[in-house]
Parts: sequence; structure tokens; C-alpha cells
Amino acid sequence: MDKEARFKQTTRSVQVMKERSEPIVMVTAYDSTQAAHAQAAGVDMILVGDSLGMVMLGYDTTVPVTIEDMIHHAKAVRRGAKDTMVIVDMPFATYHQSVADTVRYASRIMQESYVDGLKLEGGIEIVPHVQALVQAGIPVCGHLGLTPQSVLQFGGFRVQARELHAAQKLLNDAIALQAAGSFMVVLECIPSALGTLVTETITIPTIGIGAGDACSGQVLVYHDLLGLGVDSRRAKFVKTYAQLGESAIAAIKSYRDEVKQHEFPNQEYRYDIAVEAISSVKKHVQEEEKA
Ligand SMILES: Nc1nc(=O)c2c([nH]1)NC[C@@H]1CN(c3ccc(C(=O)N[C@@H](CCC(=O)O)C(=O)O)cc3)CN21
Ligand SMILES: CC(C)C(=O)C(=O)O
Repeated sequence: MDKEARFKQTTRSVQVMKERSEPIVMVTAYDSTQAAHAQAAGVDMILVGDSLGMVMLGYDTTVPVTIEDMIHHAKAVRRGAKDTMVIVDMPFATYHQSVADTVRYASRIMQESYVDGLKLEGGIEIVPHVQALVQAGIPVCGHLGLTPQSVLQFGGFRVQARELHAAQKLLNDAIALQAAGSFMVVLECIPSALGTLVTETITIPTIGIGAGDACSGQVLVYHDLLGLGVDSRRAKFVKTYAQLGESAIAAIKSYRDEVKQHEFPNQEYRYDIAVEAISSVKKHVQEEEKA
């Protein structure tokens, strides 16, 4: 996309997109190259997800991810996609102590990485925190359903809100987040009929990941949609649009083979020097050795 044609989404424009039933496209990114890919592809917004702990840092869950990790990656994404809306996850347990601590952590992320909003996992229990951030001028995106920071409590990455009470609670949480001033909410790994019901009940946009096709938008993890991961374990909601992991391994193998067989670097990849210059250097070295 050329620079002129690029429109940076805002909290207001995504609301209009929902009203017009225009799907909102979100993808995660964790560094400046990935962010530039997402922007060049014309996505509406980028999420610097704490999934970076799993896909970039090699952890089994998102629990070990720190505020420093999030800021480090968010800054890189901001540099790579200056004209795209960027939302950043608040990491594990940074919005569960005092409201004052939550505002302090959130302000650090906003001011140091200069992004467009923050995402927090949870419902009614975090409403005071959401309200305080909104009062501070920070756009807040909610996240309900499979909230990965609670994976240890869930006992694994499992589909959520399949029973009546849990489904009712999720709907109430969505309503509470909207009332608290959230501009959007991510719905992860829930029955699609519940995704539909939430999207029809609240007025703010819903972004689904494993929440059906009626959500106002969709999000996928960069590594998942590009097939970059090396482990084959993959959630049912992931559609893989390329096999870049396999391409990467094949390319590195070719490089390895060419170096081992003295095929790389050939003439094309070398720098020249005048013959006289190099022979003078050689002569100089020989004279030094004699002395
Ligand atoms: N690469 C990656 N993609 C993600 O979407 C993602 C992360 N990492 N890390 C943070 C969370 C964890 N997520 C996950 C991980 C696994 C499943 C999964 O395997 N779900 C099972 C559900 C099985 C059940 O409940 O019965 C599935 O088969 O879809 C779901 C979400 C989503 N997020
Ligand atoms: C999967 C998305 C919604 C997320 O929260 C993340 O990338 O951490």
C-alpha cells in the first residue's frame, strides 16, 4: 500500500466499521520486520500479544512475560508500522494489584512504546482497573474466554464458556467491560454462537480468535498464519496461509550444504582488490617475518 492511501484506524473508526459490518483485520507482530509485513499487507491493526513469550521467547505459557519484554517488543513494532494502530497486552499480574499500580504500568507501556492502546484479560473483576485506565486517556481492549494468563487455573488451553453459567458470565463480563469504557473486546476460543450473541448484545466491536465468523473482526498470531512454528501442535481455530517454517529450514539447509561444499561464496559474493596492492602487502609481511 502506498503512503497516501494508508488510513490509520482509531477507536472511533473501528466502531464505525462494526456499524457498517466491515470486518476488522488484526494480526500479531513482535518485531519491526513483522510489523512492516502486517502494515504492507494492509491490516487494520496490530497486536503485540504476550503470546510473544511462547512464539518469540520459547516459554510454554504467557505467564513469565514481563513488562520489560512487552515494552521492548512494542517499541520495535511501533518503529516498523508507524501508520498502523498498535495494541499491546498488559502482561501477567500487572493489573491485579492496586489500581494505582495498574495505571503506572500502563503509562509506562504507553509512553515508552508510544502505541495506540492496551489489552487486558478479564471481566467484571478488573472493571475498576479498566475505568482508571480509560480515565487516564488510555484506549482499553478487553479479552474474554480463553484468557491465556489464566491457563494454569484452566488446566490447559481449553475451549471456554460452553456451559450455561460460564456463557452467561462471559456475556455479563462483555457488558461490564463496555460499561467501563473499553473500546473493543477480544473473544478467544468460545462457541461461535456465543461469539455471535456477544457481538449482537454489545455495541463495541468484538475481535474473534476461535469465536466464529459473526465477530466484528478476527485476529491470528503471525507465526500461526504463516506456518512459522516448528511444533505441529496447533489450535483448531488456526488457519495456516503459508508454510514459512518449512521454507526457512529448506533455505538454511541449502546454505549449509553450499558452505560445506565450497560453493558459497562464489565470485558473485566477493570483493576485489588490485593485484599490485595485495602482492605489496604480502611482500611486506614476508619482510617483517625475516626481520
Ligand atoms: N502460537 C500461538 N497462537 C495462539 O493463538 C496463542 C498462543 N500462541 N499463545 C497464547 C495463546 C494460547 N492459545 C491457545 C493455545 C492452544 C489452544 C488449543 O490447542 N486449543 C484446543 C482446545 C481443546 C479443547 O478445549 O478441547 C483446540 O483443539 O483448539 C488454544 C489457544 C492462543 N494463544
Ligand atoms: C491470541 C491473541 C488474541 C493474544 O492475546 C496474544 O497474541 O497474546
